[in-house]
This record gives sequence, C-alpha cells and structure tokens, in this order.
Amino acid sequence: MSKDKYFIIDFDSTFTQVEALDELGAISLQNHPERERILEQVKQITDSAMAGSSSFAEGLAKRLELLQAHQSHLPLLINRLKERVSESIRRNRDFLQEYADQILIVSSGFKEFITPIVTEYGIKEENIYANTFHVDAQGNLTGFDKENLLSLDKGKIKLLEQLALPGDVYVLGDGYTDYEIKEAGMANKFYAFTENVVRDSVVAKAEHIAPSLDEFLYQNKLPMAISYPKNRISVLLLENVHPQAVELFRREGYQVETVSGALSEEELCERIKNVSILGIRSKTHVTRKVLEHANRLMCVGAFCIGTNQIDLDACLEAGITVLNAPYSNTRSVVELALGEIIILSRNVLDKSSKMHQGKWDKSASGSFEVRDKKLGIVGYGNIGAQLSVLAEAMGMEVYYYDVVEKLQLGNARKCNTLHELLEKADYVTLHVDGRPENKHMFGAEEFATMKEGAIFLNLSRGHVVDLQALVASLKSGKISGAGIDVFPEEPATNSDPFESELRDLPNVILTPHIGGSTSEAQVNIANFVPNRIMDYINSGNTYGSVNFPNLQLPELKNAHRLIHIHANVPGVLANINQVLAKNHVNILGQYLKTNERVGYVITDIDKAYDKQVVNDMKQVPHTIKFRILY
Ligand SMILES: NC(=O)C1=CN([C@@H]2O[C@H](COP(=O)(O)OP(=O)(O)OC[C@H]3O[C@@H](n4cnc5c(N)ncnc54)[C@H](O)[C@@H]3O)[C@@H](O)[C@H]2O)C=CC1
Ligand SMILES: O=C(O)C(=O)COP(=O)(O)O
Repeated sequence: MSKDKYFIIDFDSTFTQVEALDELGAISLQNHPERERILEQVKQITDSAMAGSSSFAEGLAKRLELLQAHQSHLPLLINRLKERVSESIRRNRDFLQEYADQILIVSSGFKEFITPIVTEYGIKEENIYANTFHVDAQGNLTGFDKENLLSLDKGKIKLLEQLALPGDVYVLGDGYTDYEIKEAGMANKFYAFTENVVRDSVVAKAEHIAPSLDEFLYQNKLPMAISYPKNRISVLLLENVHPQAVELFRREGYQVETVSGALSEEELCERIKNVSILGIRSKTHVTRKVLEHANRLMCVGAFCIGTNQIDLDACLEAGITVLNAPYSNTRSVVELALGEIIILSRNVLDKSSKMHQGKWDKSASGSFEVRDKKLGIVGYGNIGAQLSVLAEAMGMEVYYYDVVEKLQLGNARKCNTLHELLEKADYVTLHVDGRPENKHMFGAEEFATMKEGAIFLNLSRGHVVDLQALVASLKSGKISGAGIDVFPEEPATNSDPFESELRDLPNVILTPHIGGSTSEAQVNIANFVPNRIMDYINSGNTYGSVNFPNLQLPELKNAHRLIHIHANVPGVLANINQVLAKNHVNILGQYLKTNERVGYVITDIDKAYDKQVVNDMKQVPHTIKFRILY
C-alpha cells in the first residue's frame, strides 16, 4: 500500500472499551460519600459531549473539577485501561505496528494515560495527539493545558487543519467530534466505531459503520488478524433459544436475529437467505428445500438433543455442519420421567382435580409404590441410561431394550427383544431417537403385549407412537395411565392451540414438550452450542458434529488454514495437493477425514503464499465449500 493514507484513531471508547475519565472518577472518588451521583454527572457530561450536544471544552473543565483526581491515581488508571483495550484493536496489533507511520491517535483525553496504553501496540509517541494535565504543588490534577487545540471546541478539526496530512485521511471513532472532522472536510472518510458504544447521533450521520477494527480493515483491504469480520456473519436463532446464546454470539461480534417461535418451511425459505448460522430447537424442520434457499449457510445448531427435524444428508451434501447439545438436557428429561412415574402410580392427577372441585377422596385403592416395580426402558442411550440409574436408586427393577449393544448400568437387565421387555415391565418408557424408521415403532401390537394396567411414557418423539393405538389402549384400560410430552403435531408457538385425541382422558399427563425445558438445561445448551459453532467457524473443528466427518484440530498458530469440503470421490486429495504444490505452498500440517459422502481436508500452511491458491482450491473438481482461516 502506498504511504498516502492516514488513519486517525480515537482513544476513549474506541481504542479502549471505556471512557478514561469515567474510570479515573471510579478511582479518585472511591471513598467519596456521593461517588455514584458524581460519577453519573461525569458520565452525562461525557455522553452529551460525545453525542455533540454540548460544548466539549466546558465539559472537560467541569469533569476535571468533579473528579478531584490526583496524579497518584494515574498508575491505577493505566492498569485498568490496559485490561480494557478493545478486542478488535488487541487482535490487530500487527496492523497497528506495520502501519505505525500512518496511524495517529487523536483524542481529547490525556497523554498521561493514553501514551502508555497505545505505545504498547506499536503506536509512535510522536503520533499521539491529546491533552495534558495541569498538576498543582500537591499533585492534584486541577486542569489542562488550554493552549492545546484538543482542549477546545472543534479541537480535532483545528488539529487536523494544522497537521495538513499529505494524503487521504480516514477517521475511526465513536464520538461526534470524530465525525466532525469529516464534516469539516478534513477527512475523506469517517467510520463510526460501534464495538463498544453505539451513539445514535453519530451512527445516523456516518456513511460507514465499523462494528470492529476488523470491519474497517476489511473494507479498506488492509491486513487483518482474522480472515473475515464476524459482523458480516449473520446468525438466525429460532424457537426462543435462551438469551445467553444471543449474548455469546453478539460478544464475538456476530450479527444476531431471533424469532420466538418455530418457522414453517416456507417462512424459513424466505428467512434463510444470507444466514450463515441457523439455530433451531426441535420444531423447525430444515429440509432440502430450505437448504436450496440457503446461499451462505455454514452451520446448523440444534439447541437440543434430537436432530431428526434436520435433513442431515442434505446438509452434508451442501457442506453444512450440524451440531447439537447431546447432554445438556438429559437430566431434565430423566427427572420429568421419574416424577411422572410416581404421579401416575398414585393417581395424583385425578385426586388433585377432585380436590380443586372441593371433593375429599382419601383412599389407597389403585395407588402403588414404585419400589420393586419393573421399569422397561426402550432406547438405552444417554437419557435411558441415566433414568436407569436414578430409577434403581428409587428401588425399581430396571429392564432395557436397545437396537445396539449398550453398557449395562447398575443391576439393569438387558432384554433381547422389545417383546421380552413389554411382557415384563410395569412401566414402559420410550427414549429412542426420532429417526424416520422409528415412525410408529410403538403401535397396537406393542400395547397389546404390555401387562394389563401398565403405565406408558413417551418423552422421545411424537411420531414414534401410533396415537390411535395409544388412545384405544387407554380407553380400554389396558394401559392405566400415560405421560406424554411429545406429539406428532405440535403447535409452532405458545399462541397456537393444541389439538389431540389424548385430551380429557383420565390419568394421562399431557405436557407441552417440556422434557428439556428447565432453566438449567436451556442455559447449558445456550452455552454449549454457540461455543461449538464458534469453534467450528474459528478453527474448522467438527468434533461431535452429527453429520460431518469428525476432526478435532490443533490450535491455529502462525499459519493459515485451508478448509476444503468436497464430495468423497477418488482423486480429490491428490488434486488439492497438486494445487498446493503448483502454488509453492509450504504445508505445515494436513488433516483428512471422510465419510461415505464427504471428504473434509484441513491444510495448515505457511503465512507466505501466492493468493492465487485460494481461487485454485475453489476450482478443484467436486469442491463443495472452501474457506480460509487465520
Ligand atoms: N421431551 C423432550 O423434551 C426431549 C426429548 N428428547 C428425545 O429423546 C431422544 C433420546 O435422547 P438421548 O438418550 O440423548 O439419545 P441417544 O442417541 O443417546 O439414545 C437413543 C437410543 O435409542 C436407541 N434406539 C433407537 N431406535 C431404537 C429402537 N427402535 N428400539 C430400541 N432402541 C432404539 C439408540 O440405539 C440409542 O441408544 C432424543 O433423540 C430426542 O428425540 C431429548 C431431549 C428432550
Ligand atoms: O432435546 C430435544 O431433542 C428435545 O426434544 C427438546 O426440544 P426443545 O428444545 O424443547 O424443542
């Protein structure tokens, strides 16, 4: 790049996340009885000056008077500020160093604290323009150098006039005084920096917004620490995913949109355009048709356990990774199942509703302890196995059946067939997954095989059970009670009605798919899934993906990472390596994993390489997706 571009960077709320004078006040007024009130006053003056609604010079004098600061507070302030350097500034240290001759810090703050912070990032001392304190004989910070242009109203404009920089000037800042430089014609471009604060009056005027330094660098084709600004990656979260997930994505700089309910296929087809990360729960169906409308989708996060609502093969073919939360709500489902087992054994539903009608019906008839009763668990996966342990702790005799060989926990007994389990169990509970083959796996024949008066639970998926057969078995008394949490048709939102033949049947607990709906589970999921997704985006790690070849990758250090997803046909790896050889790329590490359909190749390469390699990699026959990470 030629040397005729100058980058003016503001300090408070831009280089650092905070306003230094607010921080100074927090230190100097630490033991002041009216600390909160004075700090609020200081903050108001700062905000009003930054938003352009009051005189800067007057505000500065007023703030210093209120702060009652002493020079002994400065080392403490500097330590605080060092911890609060903006994340994107922190990670782009290389840019700041490489372009040090062209970067100027222009601030109405004070050199005494700005210099030690910014010089650590390679900013040259002679390129720091800021005020200086006046200190009295006792060391009090009583005022500032009034000759300094930056202490005056429109000080930044005056300074830029004086500097008369011989080239294009780009200003990056959060405040109105930064925007004014451009307005006064002293800068070619102004970027409103919104990583730390969004000042509406500034954003409204700015022709460019930079949610991070990455975005500024990206727009200006300058060297960046990361391959792509996060604010350009859009995340769509459906079905009331816990706000913690939104917070985690936003904290990393992603653009996040949320929808409270599920979306229909048609609605999702419309919304999915330009979305890179889609977060759903059990209700939204991600079909092949939806994927046809997805032009940027990289990853689907199931904020739940089940992934039967997602066309996993179609995602795989499109190079879209699917991640879920396999353990985060396991315990919640188990606890609900256990509770239902006891409630159904004691006819609590019936007795409770009578009590609400004013009827006292004390009797032991039809009520049983669960101790020594036989619990039959169908599907001995994570939920089934955990239920097995807790049910044994309550004294139940556990039997289980699974289509694959499973570790037998405690004294649980394995059944070789479903039939064998159904004949034995006093309680049958389904914890199979919702794969299509499981549709109606439990129907008239299975209910008929169950013991007379047995109890039935389904907290897995609605389509697994033939509902007609269940209703008939309940009506005939073959089954004496049921706990049903999942249904073949579930309302998309809480405002839609619930229709089912199961309504109004005695001793039937109906719950609105809340097996996993506890605060603990939702918070666990909201932490787990975004972190998994961001790990995939940032490193290519697919460990635990439910559809992709699983690769756990080493941390990317001092290298660029080429991520190539392709159809698994012979010769692709050879072609990739030919491209690398042709472009004289120095390979530092290569990792490959395939499944029947797709190959996933990660190549870590030396940072110095011919950029042509990027285009060549995309041209390798059978490429599905290619991206580069650094
Ligand atoms: N009600 C709710 O809110 C929740 C429901 N779920 C449902 O529970 C299911 C199970 O969850 P996890 O135990 O974590 O899954 P998992 O994958 O660990 O276990 C499922 C087990 O079922 C077995 N299985 C599948 N089909 C079978 C069949 N026809 N007969 C016998 N065994 C069969 C599998 O081999 C596996 O061992 C999830 O897939 C999900 O659909 C999960 C969480 C919350
Ligand atoms: O985890 C699962 O598979 C569930 O069924 C829970 O679904 P939900 O997140 O409550 O829509």
